[in-house]
Amino acid sequence: MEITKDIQYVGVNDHQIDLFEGQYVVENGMAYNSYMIMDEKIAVCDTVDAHFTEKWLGNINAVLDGKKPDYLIVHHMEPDHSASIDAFIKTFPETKIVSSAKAFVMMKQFFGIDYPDNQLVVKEGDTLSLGTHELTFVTAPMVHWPEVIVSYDSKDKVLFSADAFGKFGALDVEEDWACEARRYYIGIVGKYGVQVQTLLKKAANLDIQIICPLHGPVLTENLGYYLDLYNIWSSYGVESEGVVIAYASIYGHTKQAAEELAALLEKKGCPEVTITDLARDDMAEAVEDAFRYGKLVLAAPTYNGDVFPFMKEFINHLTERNFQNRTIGLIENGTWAPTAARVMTKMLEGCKNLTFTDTTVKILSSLNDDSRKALETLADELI
Ligand SMILES: Cc1cc2nc3c(=O)[nH]c(=O)nc-3n(C[C@H](O)[C@H](O)[C@H](O)COP(=O)(O)O)c2cc1C
Repeated sequence: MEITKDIQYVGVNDHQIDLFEGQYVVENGMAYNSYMIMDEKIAVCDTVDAHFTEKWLGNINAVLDGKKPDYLIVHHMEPDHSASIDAFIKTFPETKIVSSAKAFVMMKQFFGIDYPDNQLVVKEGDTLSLGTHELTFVTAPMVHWPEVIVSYDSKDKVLFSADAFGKFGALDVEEDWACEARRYYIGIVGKYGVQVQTLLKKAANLDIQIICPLHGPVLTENLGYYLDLYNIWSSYGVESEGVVIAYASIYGHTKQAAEELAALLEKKGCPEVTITDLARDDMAEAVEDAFRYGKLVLAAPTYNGDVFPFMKEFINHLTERNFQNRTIGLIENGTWAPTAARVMTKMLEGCKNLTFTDTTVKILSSLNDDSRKALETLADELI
């Protein structure tokens, strides 16, 4: 696949994967992107997951057409992009590996060798001339690993963005970009909003016309749309007005309260109401929604003097990703000594800029007139 006259796509689609990074369901598979810049010198950008080494080397050889690559640029050392480095160097032993100093430390850790004869270490602002194309390297520490670099090709105005601007999903499946890019970003990069903001500021100084990420489609049009979304996500801003109701329930009474609240909010004209069962629905999608919308209601039963496990897991996912700037409502249930609301509040206490509603709905086993009235008050507060 041609990206520009000189840049070719040589990545692979993975439809065998069950869980990406050991936890994310990827119904439409995954793409491990790799690119080749064909100039006086030839550069290959990043390798692919170990299951696809042979296919990837085949893609490279087809483009090389008998020539030899001069450089392998390693933007990121996560194994889905780096696992084929060793096979590449065995195939093309004269290639220089261009990467950050930290990446070579990681190569030693992953492969037992840091390729001393092939090393070309780059740091912020270094350039590499391929002939007519010149790459400038920009460090992007903790987006979302410490060794990450991105590179900018001033000739074709391409940003090789590493995992930034990536998404779940193989490239041979058509699907909406934002939904799976948001789930990917919040899940995997979400904790590092400050670092992504730093990268966006550096990128603002470049004339970028094409973004080549390590996952998902190459972005060629309307780049402002993607950059705006990245700005919202990385500044923990509200992307969409609405309320997310995340619930867990053992016998169904908390679920009923969540559903009644959703109906009340819809009746009262809430622009968007999303309801999710934390035990059954995709946890990563629930986390994504919590970061997308401005208001979040947590509804859970008390469990052994604590809160029901799926809610605990959900809140841990939020706090681990620097959840902030949101309005929170709580619904707790318990039969003899309810503690769920207290536990949930405590779990969120380190989060910045959360506003809790005045009303916390307290259910004793099942909804009654008092708790239904509280649900109505909570709905009014959230509107
Ligand atoms: C294993 C287990 C432990 C529980 N621990 C508590 C508890 O510590 N305090 C309490 O008030 N209720 C406790 N409950 C009761 C539930 O929180 C309560 O019945 C609640 O109404 C269930 O809501 P649901 O209908 O949405 O599942 C426990 C229930 C189970 C199954």
